[in-house]
Amino acid sequence: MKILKFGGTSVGSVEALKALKAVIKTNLDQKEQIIIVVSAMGGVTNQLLKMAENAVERLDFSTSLLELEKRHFAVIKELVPLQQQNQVLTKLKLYFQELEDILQGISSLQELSAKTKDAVLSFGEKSSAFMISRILKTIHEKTEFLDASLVIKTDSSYGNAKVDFEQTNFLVKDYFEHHKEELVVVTGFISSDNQQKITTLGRGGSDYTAAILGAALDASQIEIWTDVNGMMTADPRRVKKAFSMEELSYTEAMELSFFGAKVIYPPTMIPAFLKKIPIVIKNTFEPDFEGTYIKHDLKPTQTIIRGISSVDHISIINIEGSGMVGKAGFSGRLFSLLSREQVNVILITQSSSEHSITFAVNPDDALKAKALIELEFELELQAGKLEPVKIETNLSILAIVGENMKKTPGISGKLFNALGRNGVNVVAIAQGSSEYNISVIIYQQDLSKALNAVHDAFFAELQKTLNVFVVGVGNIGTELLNQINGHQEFLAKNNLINIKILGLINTKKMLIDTDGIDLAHWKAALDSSSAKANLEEFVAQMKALNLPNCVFIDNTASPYPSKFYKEAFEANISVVTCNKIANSGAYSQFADLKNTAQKHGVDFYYETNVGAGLPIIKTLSDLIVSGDKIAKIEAILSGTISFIFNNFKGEHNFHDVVKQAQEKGYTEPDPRDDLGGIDFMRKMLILARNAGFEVEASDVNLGAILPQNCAEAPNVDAFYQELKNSNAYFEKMKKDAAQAGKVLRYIGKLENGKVEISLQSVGADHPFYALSGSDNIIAFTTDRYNETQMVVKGPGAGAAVTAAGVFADLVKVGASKS
Ligand SMILES: NC(=O)C1=CN([C@@H]2O[C@H](COP(=O)(O)OP(=O)(O)OC[C@H]3O[C@@H](n4cnc5c(N)ncnc54)[C@H](O)[C@@H]3O)[C@@H](O)[C@H]2O)C=CC1
Ligand SMILES: N[C@@H](CC=O)C(=O)O
Ligand code: NA
Repeated sequence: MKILKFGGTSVGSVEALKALKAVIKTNLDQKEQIIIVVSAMGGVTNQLLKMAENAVERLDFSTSLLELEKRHFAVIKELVPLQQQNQVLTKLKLYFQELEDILQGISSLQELSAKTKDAVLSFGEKSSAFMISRILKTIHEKTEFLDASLVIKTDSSYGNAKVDFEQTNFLVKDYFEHHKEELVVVTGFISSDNQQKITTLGRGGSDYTAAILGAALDASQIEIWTDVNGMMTADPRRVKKAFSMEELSYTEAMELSFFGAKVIYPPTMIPAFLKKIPIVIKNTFEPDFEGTYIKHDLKPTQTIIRGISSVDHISIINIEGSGMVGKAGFSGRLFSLLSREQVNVILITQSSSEHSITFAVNPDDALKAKALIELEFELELQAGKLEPVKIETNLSILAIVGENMKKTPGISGKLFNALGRNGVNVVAIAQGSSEYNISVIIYQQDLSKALNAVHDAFFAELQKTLNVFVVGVGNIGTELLNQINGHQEFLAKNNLINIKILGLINTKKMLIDTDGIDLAHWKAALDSSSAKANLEEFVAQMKALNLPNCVFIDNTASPYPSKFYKEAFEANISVVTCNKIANSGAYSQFADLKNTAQKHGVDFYYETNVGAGLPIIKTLSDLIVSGDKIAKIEAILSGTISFIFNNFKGEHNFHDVVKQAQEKGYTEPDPRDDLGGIDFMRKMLILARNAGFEVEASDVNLGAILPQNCAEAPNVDAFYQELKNSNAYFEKMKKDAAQAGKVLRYIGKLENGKVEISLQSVGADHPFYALSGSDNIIAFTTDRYNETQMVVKGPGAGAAVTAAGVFADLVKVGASKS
């Protein structure tokens, strides 16, 4: 036999009741006996309470009463067959008349006791259960209505009565012994005391009714039918990736619902728990969903935590002062005061110095709690032994929950890492000694970000989302977006990474879409965006969204975006850039950016600053972190110049080869940066700095390739013209080298912290002689690589290899940390 309990939303409308009916029909077909427990129609309990409160104030309650009646009658007219409608309407009319009499009484006496309140509230369940029993007659003729106050007996603590299990179990068994054939619809929430007065079962009352019946009757299962797919791993309104838990232990359900998860109220499930009756949370509106099982003997799980619960709004109260230190009774006095005055304390932390206690309460209770404390501890406050009581508002609680956490080290590290690297400030921390729950108090504005970051960190089998903002969609930027688009599926499947491009900007337009920009059509979307480019605004919006795992990518050659890197780090946003400007400006700027990123626990990746996609920065960094010392670096770091010298042969003239390099996407947006050596110099500076040397651009000895007229050309067109004009100069260069059996190479060297770049003719004996295409080559001489150098070689320019390097950097963001 099974108990099926339907909550307020599952009985709250015609649509809901149709769905309920379908569920019952399916169950009846399975032939196992079922008992149905129902709550009042959604919202009715609160409405009844309000009516009673109005009555005591002699305010109007009749309008509300009429509404209540209408709401039930509308359902009856829709779902009960015409011939039977009268009987149901009459019964409900009687209920509402009785209710009206009670409300009148409250109004005349201007008195509302807990006892009367329970009587008022009982009409919600009585009306809905009776009505539903008659609706179900259409699918099962023998359907009965049971007012649970006839079988569930309690003491007289109105509002939160204690069950007398001996009497109750007897009465329940007896009743159902005589109603084996019937489909019984039972009122949830209500019960009665020994004077036959109505009592109620407190918070989670209808769940409790189901558990009491289930335990008394040894049910095979208790099903809680609601309007969501069971218990979720986090609040689904805030975490899109939250998913339904298949199963969880009783303790976990308890911890999860202690905060937040309002799906059930497990303390009321104790009778069922003691008898090891599984509790299943099901969705009335999605009956095919398997349900979340709360039970003993769980399958082993892959994840350390079961879920994350949260409370959106809390306030904390902080008490500190010398008066508390070593005073054994202090917290006892404080918390019994609060409990006596019905202030619900959600969480407590105390510093080990005993100098302060912080506790969380509902914001509505904060002022009351403060006033109570001020009264109780008046003397201590006056004597200065306690500091003035402080309230902090606009806070939330986030708690990770799971039995597997017990005795597993590293969990809080993971939690705080996820919070820290996303810039979530933790105001207070509490861990129950049970180790099933670690709770943190954070600012409300960070809650969504924190929940998503923590969810990503713990549910590693889920995808991690990188929230990306891209500046610059030219040669490299366009290729990058195309590569991401083509590789999304692979990354999702193999690396569990989901790259979401939320913002794009070039010099003309910008586009921000929090749902993610469709990469198949990004260009059209950006071109048709109504927002004119405004990088400051773009960055401001990126920051305001306060997203976890957020990345700012700079694919421009402009100095402007680099002005925002620091701001991004300070907002816990990582930066990936192929733009060399930030790292090759003043050394102090380079150092400041690196420090700021480190301080905020975010990443700053710029592998493509040197040798495009070739692993050069990474290789250098690996050498340094493992304790090696760089003695010398010799390198060819201009793909453009390599290409030029490798193709400036035979009939080809210099001007045309440079044009070709530009067309192939090897050059900087302004090719004068390549031919003038500035691009090479930037790369050498970045290399030297990453090798640990404090070098400035003015320290670099930069040899020229170009004759003066070309070097001084005022713009790109003039530059190309000057290349033509200087044809003879370049032809001579070519001829001289060829005659000597040599090739031209533009070579950089870092030795003893000194950087020089020079144009050289090298012979076949030189290791850089045999270079082809746009290849770069970097030879590291170090303490460990001294007889033979470590060499990295390959194409060092071009959109495909550069974008791939940026892409790889992007995928690396956060990889080592969460
Ligand atoms: N071509 C290559 O092989 C390699 C290039 N790089 C670097 O890649 C970067 C980009 O190069 P390309 O794609 O060739 O340049 P590009 O000129 O084709 O594209 C630059 C993009 O940035 C946008 N942009 C420029 N200034 C902007 C601003 N202030 N605000 C917003 N958007 C702005 C432009 O509208 C354009 O979309 C450069 O820094 C370059 O040094 C790095 C390694 C290799
Ligand atoms: N223009 C650069 C591209 C890489 O930074 C080059 O030619 O090497
Ligand atoms: Na590189």
